Amino acid sequence: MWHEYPDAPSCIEALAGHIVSALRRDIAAGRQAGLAVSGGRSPIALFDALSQAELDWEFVTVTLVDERYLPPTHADSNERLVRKHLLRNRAAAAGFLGLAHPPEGMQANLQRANRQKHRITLAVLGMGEDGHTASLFPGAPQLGRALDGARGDRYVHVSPPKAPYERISMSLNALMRAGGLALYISGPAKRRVYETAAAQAATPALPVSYLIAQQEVPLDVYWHP
Ligand SMILES: O=C(O)C(O)[C@@H](O)[C@H](O)[C@H](O)COP(=O)(O)O
Repeated sequence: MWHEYPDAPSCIEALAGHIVSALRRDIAAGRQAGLAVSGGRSPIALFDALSQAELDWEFVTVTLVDERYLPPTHADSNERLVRKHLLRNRAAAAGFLGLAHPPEGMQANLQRANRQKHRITLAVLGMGEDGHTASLFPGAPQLGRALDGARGDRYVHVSPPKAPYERISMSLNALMRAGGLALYISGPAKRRVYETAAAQAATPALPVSYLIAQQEVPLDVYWHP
């Protein structure tokens, strides 16, 4: 479903409400809730707002949709971003599972990440103007594997052809097993990319199209100019 707001604060308030409601439903059902979040610039204000939400955060496990293969202290680490903006205030009580632990090698990191079996209540995604979402980048050599619905791995290694850093990304299959997907985008350029992807069948040229075309898990798109 497409949700459109006139500005960032109203969009973030609505999206934060959506996220909190989903987590609350799982907690009320007696389950540990799982929130998977993305990095990049877009979610910073969302994380700041979410960190103050009234919720039984101790029943929430936060993890990452994707991560750059960097030490968690690096300025471009998604873990660093989440620790700095989300896991504070009320949300400091949440659990956290990171993905990248160099100097441990990529394969060891993947094995560790793939031991994660907990339920993902909601995955919060971003999108690039090249149509990537999570770290499912068009043209990446591992993209076919990452989009292969028959493969069970929750996380895969992705080498972006143009963006920096090796990545660990949730596979399409793992995203399809989440309770819900929320895509947060802004600006006319990303809207055009989204509309182009929505107007055609799923194509590896625009990986976000796989999320739009599928019917298995609800996709809520939050957009503001
Ligand atoms: O790079 C990451 O870590 C991501 O999770 C990625 O998928 C991100 O969500 C988009 O690239 C949008 O990034 P911006 O919000 O910076 O435009």
